[in-house]
Amino acid sequence: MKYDKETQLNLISIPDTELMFYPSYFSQQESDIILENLLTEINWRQDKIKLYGKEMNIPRLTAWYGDEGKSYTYSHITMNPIPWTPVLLSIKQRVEEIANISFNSVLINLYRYGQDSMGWHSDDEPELGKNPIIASVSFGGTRKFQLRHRFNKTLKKVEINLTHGSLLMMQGKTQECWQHQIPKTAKFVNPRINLTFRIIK
Ligand SMILES: O=C(O)CCC(=O)C(=O)O
Ligand SMILES: [Fe+2]
Repeated sequence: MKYDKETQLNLISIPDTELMFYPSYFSQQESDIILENLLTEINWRQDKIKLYGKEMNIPRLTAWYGDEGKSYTYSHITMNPIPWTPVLLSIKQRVEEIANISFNSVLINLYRYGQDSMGWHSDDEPELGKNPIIASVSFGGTRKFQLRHRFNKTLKKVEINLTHGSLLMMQGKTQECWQHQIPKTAKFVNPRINLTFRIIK
């Protein structure tokens, strides 16, 4: 891993990915304020999935914000975006300074405790297009973000701790070639919010 002290950028060199990780992209103080705001101001919903004909709660709360008209189908759930809040817009702006592109939507996940999680998947929905640029921002308790290659089983699983105020940029072939997940943990962890800024075509 290459680390640039000035920008705090970690270039994570894993085959078939383009990952850039900034462990403290937002300061501690900024991050505390943002976390508090998002916990109370976001319109959290409990989505359900059908498993073998049975309705089950997914193990986290979610929300979808963005430009009008950018609806998105995610695990068979179609979401219409809620208009941006001022705090979401300010996070988006900060992230766009690095990404050099303009995002039009954000999926937000709230992991209330260690038993909340997200299973293996790639963000490869057709509306994201080929080789999407996704900016993943985290606030709250640190959780492990794991990656596994979809085709080359000789490559080991990779793990990144997504810390309070961190930014992980995923681009290139990351989604095409790798899956990622947030596993459950038996350890005590504070609530965590993750925002993935995306471009819906
Ligand atoms: O919570 C995270 O860090 C990952 C979220 C994620 O993979 C997604 O929203 O697609
Ligand atoms: Fe994802």
